[in-house]
Amino acid sequence: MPSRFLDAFSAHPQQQLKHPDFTSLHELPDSYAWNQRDDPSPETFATESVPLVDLNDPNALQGIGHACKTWGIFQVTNHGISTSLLDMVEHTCRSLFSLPVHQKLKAARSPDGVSGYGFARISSFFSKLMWSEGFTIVGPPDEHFRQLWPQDFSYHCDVIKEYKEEMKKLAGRLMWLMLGSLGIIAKEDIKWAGPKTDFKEALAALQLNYYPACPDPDRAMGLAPHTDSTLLTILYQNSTSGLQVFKEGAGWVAVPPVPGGLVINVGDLMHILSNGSYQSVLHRAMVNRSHHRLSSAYLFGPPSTVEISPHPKLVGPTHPPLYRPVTWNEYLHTKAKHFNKALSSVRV
Ligand SMILES: C=C1C[C@]23C[C@H]1CC[C@H]2[C@@]12CCC[C@@](C)(C(=O)O1)[C@H]2[C@@H]3C(=O)O
Ligand SMILES: O=C(O)CCC(=O)C(=O)O
Ligand SMILES: [Fe+2]
Repeated sequence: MPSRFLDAFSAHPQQQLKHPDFTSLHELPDSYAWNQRDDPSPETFATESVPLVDLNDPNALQGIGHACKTWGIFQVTNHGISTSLLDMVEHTCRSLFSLPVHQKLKAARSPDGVSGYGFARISSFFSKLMWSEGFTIVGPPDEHFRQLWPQDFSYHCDVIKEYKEEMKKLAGRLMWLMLGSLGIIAKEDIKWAGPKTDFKEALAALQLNYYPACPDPDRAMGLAPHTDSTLLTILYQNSTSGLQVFKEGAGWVAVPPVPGGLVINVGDLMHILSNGSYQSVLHRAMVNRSHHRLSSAYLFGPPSTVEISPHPKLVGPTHPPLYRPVTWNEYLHTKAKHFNKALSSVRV
């Protein structure tokens, strides 16, 4: 992984927070009690639901285009990722987060680093703590995994490496479907997709999330509302629901787990590339009183020094570019500094 990608975080070191042992908390400490009025809108019982696309369906391209324009998120089935691989990833997550706190802290994310165990990067923008633990993987997981599991780290490394390879292939396929729906179909149109149009040089981060069962779920927040700074994100969630997305006019809408399904969401860079056609979706994770929840997000983006700008095919006299060119590295810097105002700060 080129160091430039990591630079984004060294400029904005994250304050080290103390990790609790969630299992020892039988009441919600005040530091975890969120004021629900912080929400962009009160909770509503939405009648709409996030689109579901079967990737084997000949109309998948249209379905995806429509979902990206209206929702910025959809679920997919028949995506080609085997259930056994998803089960193995879930098992690795479970094994990781159930390690004793002192063991997990051996692989703690350093204040200016990106990989390792800790609170979500966005924590510093909120006065309350989130009811979750995270583990971020950028580049090979070996070093951190050796610290976590001195005996069987190589098994877990293999699982994560295979998962990242499979996710990269799926992300490439989804990129062409999303772009195709905007009329961007030729490989010359996206030069950095590489000679085999397989996005081989693309970068990605893997974020493993664990949301323990919570004694007071209505006042807690698993992961605060945010958009991803990616082109697209592929999210696997276990059978416990918790993910919600914000939709204009509908409020917060739950994204229930679909057996064997994956959640795909549009990130900020795709919003820029599509010149605003595709929405990067605001989402959050809620917690549950009796069940813990696991999720893994594959955060997919371009090579760190490639400039992303509104695609020339989508720009014209009546459609001026809405954003200036920005590299992923630069955008992550902006996000680390301005958080939810990052997108508007690159608007022309
Ligand atoms: C490549 C990425 C994308 C990051 C930063 C870096 C590594 C970890 C990602 C996340 C994962 C959790 C939500 C988020 C908002 C966070 O706090 O860390 C993401 C953030 C972003 O999408 O901006
Ligand atoms: O756990 C979830 O459902 C959401 C995770 C997420 O948004 C992220 O890791 O970026
Ligand atoms: Fe996210």
